[in-house]
Amino acid sequence: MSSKLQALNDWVDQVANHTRASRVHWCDGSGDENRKLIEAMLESGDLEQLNPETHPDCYLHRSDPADVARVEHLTYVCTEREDDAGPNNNWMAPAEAHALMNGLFAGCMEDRTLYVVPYCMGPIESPFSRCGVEITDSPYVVANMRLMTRMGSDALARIERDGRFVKGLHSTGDLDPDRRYIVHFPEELSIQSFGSGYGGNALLGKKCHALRIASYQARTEGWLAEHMLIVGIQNPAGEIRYVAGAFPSACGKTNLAMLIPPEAYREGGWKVWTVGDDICWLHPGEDGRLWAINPEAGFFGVAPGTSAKTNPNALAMLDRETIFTNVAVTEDNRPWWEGLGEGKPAKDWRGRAFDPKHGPAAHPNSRFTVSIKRCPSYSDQADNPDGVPIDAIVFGGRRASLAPLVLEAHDWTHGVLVGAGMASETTAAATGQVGIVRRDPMAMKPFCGYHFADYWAHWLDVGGKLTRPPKIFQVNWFRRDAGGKFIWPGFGDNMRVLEWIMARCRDEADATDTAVGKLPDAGAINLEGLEERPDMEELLRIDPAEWRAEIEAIGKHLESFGSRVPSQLHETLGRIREAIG
Ligand SMILES: Nc1nc2c(ncn2[C@@H]2O[C@H](COP(=O)(O)OP(=O)(O)OP(=O)(O)O)[C@@H](O)[C@H]2O)c(=O)[nH]1
Ligand SMILES: O=C([O-])CC(=O)C(=O)O
Ligand SMILES: [Mn+2]
Repeated sequence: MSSKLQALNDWVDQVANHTRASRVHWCDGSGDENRKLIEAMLESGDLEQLNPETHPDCYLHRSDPADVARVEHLTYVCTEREDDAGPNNNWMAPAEAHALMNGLFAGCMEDRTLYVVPYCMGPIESPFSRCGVEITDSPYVVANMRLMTRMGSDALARIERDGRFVKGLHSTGDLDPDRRYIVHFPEELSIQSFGSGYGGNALLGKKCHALRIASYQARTEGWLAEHMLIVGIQNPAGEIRYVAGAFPSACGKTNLAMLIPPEAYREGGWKVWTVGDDICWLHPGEDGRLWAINPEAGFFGVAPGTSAKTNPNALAMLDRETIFTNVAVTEDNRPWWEGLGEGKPAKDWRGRAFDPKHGPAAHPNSRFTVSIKRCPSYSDQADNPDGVPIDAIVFGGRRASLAPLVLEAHDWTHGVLVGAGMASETTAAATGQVGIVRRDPMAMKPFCGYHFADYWAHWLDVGGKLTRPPKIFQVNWFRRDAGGKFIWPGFGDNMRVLEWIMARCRDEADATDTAVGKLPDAGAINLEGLEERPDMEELLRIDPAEWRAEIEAIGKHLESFGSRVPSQLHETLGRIREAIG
């Protein structure tokens, strides 16, 4: 054992003693190891085999019915000073949090195997990648981490080279919601999660490391860790330009990342390449541009609504080597969810005979876990250690009214204000009420590991280092008509909006300047091939009265973050307030 791994080894020993784990298994990430884990989970009932003829190597996991989404009210950022966590986070003093978690973890792995999961967030050879080790007692977490990250021997070798890693400790505990905590110690680069086996609560490489801890590190190191998809748009001339997009949970990142352009575009030579669907690490490059890597290696995607019509790329991946969580199954044991568009559910997500009286067959936050390499639109740049250069940043959310289909920020500072003021209707991705409009700055409300005001200041700083900053846009696929129907067709047709965005980035499209940003004329979005013309005037309408109220609301929202909010944001908002009259 090299001295650099000694620290890791000591930590594993100490945790194994404290949790009284009955066995310790160091994961190498191999196919053989995975097969053994799967077999054991089939035996224990943690997994069920799906139809091997239609879905080879696909499994269903049913989580505890009270453990189906991230728990934001039980998620803490534990900095020495409360102010550093900011009003956007729950805070606990580190000493108190350690005492609480030590109590919960004591003896919790008796009769369980402790898995040591070394992982690398980002391409193994990238200078921008960061490693971590998750200790967990959940084989389901191990199998998911293997798909979601570069997990195993290669990551361990890099940890040995780097000599540093984020320490993540996880136990499903007894799943008692009263003994459930997800706590982060950004100053110690460590995470402790107890009492949940679900998604962002338990796969510690994802939201806990790649967003909360990484955003904190990124601030001191001069980069950004964001809740963004990364997509490459290839035009008929064969040039590929990259877009990064922040949308709150269950608001369309995975779908935009895998978009298939409408037929007229495909025939014209447009193509879309997937680099990432959830998390993006952005670094200012020597060329004055912003460069992006996807720290993840797989998708943990929302199942409901995924169909051959809405997201054929996703559907094409999901018939092998996929773990499904909380979906329904058909009579012949194929996975099923609302919006799939074919087949019928026989058993619901809890394994009961399907009865519409019990609600939807698949849980609204049911998910699939699959390697990004299975994606038909997988970009060969996704593994590039340098990342890809970003031309446009897109902020989006669910807004039934107010927000137009697309709007371009006047400049970087205005773009940061657009991001800081973002709001969206809540979804099933977190426990709590669904459909309430809440402010979700940069789609990072649940994920920023420090004070939002400092985060906005950092965004302004990073912009100041760029000589060729991306243009910043706001989009809204979710505007509704008086009858409550979405006006914009969405999904593949979002390409029409991306085309305008790309043209703006090349100075090849006009825009009308308004107080709130630059807008396309109703005729500027290409609608060729659409069966029905959407009401473009309504989609692009700026209602001054509604916007006046919005600006007041954004002003109050900024004020709630106190004196640390950069004055440029207040000034920019003030100018918009004056211009709108
Ligand atoms: N109407 C409409 N619905 C969409 C569109 N894009 C995505 N959706 C639906 O929104 C839901 C969530 O979409 P995803 O793409 O999985 O969202 P996400 O942002 O990746 O979600 P997380 O994984 O939770 O971060 C799914 O049910 C989609 O079918 C769109 O353009 N229009
Ligand atoms: O973290 C999770 O559980 C799923 C996810 O991507 C999100 O909620 O944004
Ligand atoms: Mn997400």
